[in-house]
Amino acid sequence: MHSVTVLGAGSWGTALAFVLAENQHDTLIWSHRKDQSQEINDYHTNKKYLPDSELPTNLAATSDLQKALQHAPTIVLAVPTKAFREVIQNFLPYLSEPKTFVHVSKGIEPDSLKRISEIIEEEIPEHLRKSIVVLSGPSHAEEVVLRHPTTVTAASVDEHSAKFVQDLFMNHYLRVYTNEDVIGVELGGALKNVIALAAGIVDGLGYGDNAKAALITRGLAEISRLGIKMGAEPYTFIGLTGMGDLIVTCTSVHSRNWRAGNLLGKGNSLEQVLEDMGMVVEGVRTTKAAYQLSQKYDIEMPITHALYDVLFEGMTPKEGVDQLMLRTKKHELEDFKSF
Ligand SMILES: NC(=O)c1ccc[n+]([C@@H]2O[C@H](COP(=O)([O-])OP(=O)(O)OC[C@H]3O[C@@H](n4cnc5c(N)ncnc54)[C@H](O)[C@@H]3O)[C@@H](O)[C@H]2O)c1
Ligand SMILES: O=P(O)(O)OC[C@H](O)CO
Repeated sequence: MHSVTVLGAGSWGTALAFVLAENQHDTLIWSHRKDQSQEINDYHTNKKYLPDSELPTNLAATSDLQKALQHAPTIVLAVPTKAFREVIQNFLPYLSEPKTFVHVSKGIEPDSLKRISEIIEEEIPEHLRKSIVVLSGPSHAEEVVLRHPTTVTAASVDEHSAKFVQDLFMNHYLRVYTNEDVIGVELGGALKNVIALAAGIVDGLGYGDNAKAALITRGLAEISRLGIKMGAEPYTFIGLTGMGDLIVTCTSVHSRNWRAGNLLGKGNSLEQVLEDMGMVVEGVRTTKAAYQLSQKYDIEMPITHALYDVLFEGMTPKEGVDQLMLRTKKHELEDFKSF
C-alpha cells in the first residue's frame, strides 16, 4: 500500500482516485471547491462529474492544498491544462521534499508551446522533483468507474518510476503499459483532441463513416509528422496514446471534444458550446497551440489549420471541410518522404 494524492476532482481525477482507492492505496483527493470535497467525504459521490457512480468509502477528500501536498510522496496532477501552472504555483510553498509527479492532462500550452511535463520542469525546482510520469491512453472516466476493461500507458524517462506508476494503477479492469517516449505520449494525448473536435464537426454536419475514417487516418498522419519532427518515436503514434486515443475520442459520445465539435457542426457558436459543456474541452486551446507548432516546425497540418480557421477565424464548418477536400492533389505518403 502506498500513499497517493490526486489534485483535481473532475471526472478524470475522481476516476483515477477511485482506482487507487480500490487498489487499497491510502488515497486523498483534493478539490479547490470545499462543497465538492465534503460531498466525497460525506456521501461518497461526485455528482457533477460522475453522476451515476458510488466512490469507494476508503477514498478521502480535502480542499486544503497544504494537507493534500503533505499527504503523500506521489502526486497525481489531474487538472485541465489551463489551470496547470496556477495549481503548481499554489502548492509550491508547501513542497519541501522531492516527490514523484504523475500528470494525466492532455493539452499543450498556446504561445509557450510547452508540453505538460515541460511545464512541471519549468515550475518545480529540480531538487523538489523525484521524477515525472505521464499517464495517458484511451480512457473515458465514465467507463473506468464502471470497471470496464481499459488500457493506458505510463511514460517516463525514468523506467523505475514508470514501473512504479504501472503497479500503482494496474488491476483487473485497468491494464497499464510502460513507455519511455514522453514526447510522443504527451503529443498523442493532446493532439487527438484537435482531431476529435473535427470528427464531432463532421458528425454534426451529417457526414458519415467515410469522413470519420478519413479524419482519424489523416489526423494520425499529421500528428505523427509533427511528433517525429519534435523528437517522438514514430511507433508511439500507432500505440495506445496515438491511434488508440484517437479512436476512442473520435467515436465516443463520452468525449467532451467530440461533443463540442458535434454542437459546432450543428451550427452553434464556440462561446455557446463551451458555456453549455461545463467541463474542460482541451482541444480548443490545443488547436491554437498545434497551429503554432505546425508553423514553428514547418509541418503541414491541414486538419489542424482548417479547424483553427473554424474556431478562431470565422470560417463555417462546411467551408472548413471544403478547404480540406479541395487541397492540391497529393501522394498519400508525400509529407513523410523527408523523414
Ligand atoms: N475525463 C476523462 O475521461 C479524461 C481521461 C483522460 C484524461 N483526461 C484529462 O484530464 C484532465 C482533467 O480533465 P477532467 O476530465 O477531469 O476535467 P473536468 O472538466 O471533468 O474537471 C476539471 C476539474 O479541474 C478543476 N479545476 C478547474 N480549474 C481549476 C483551478 N484553477 N484550480 C484547481 N482546480 C481547477 C475543476 O473544478 C474540476 O474539478 C484534462 O487534461 C483531460 O484531457 C480526462
Ligand atoms: O472527453 P475528452 O474528449 O476530454 O476525452 C477523454 C479522454 O482523453 C479519452 O481518452
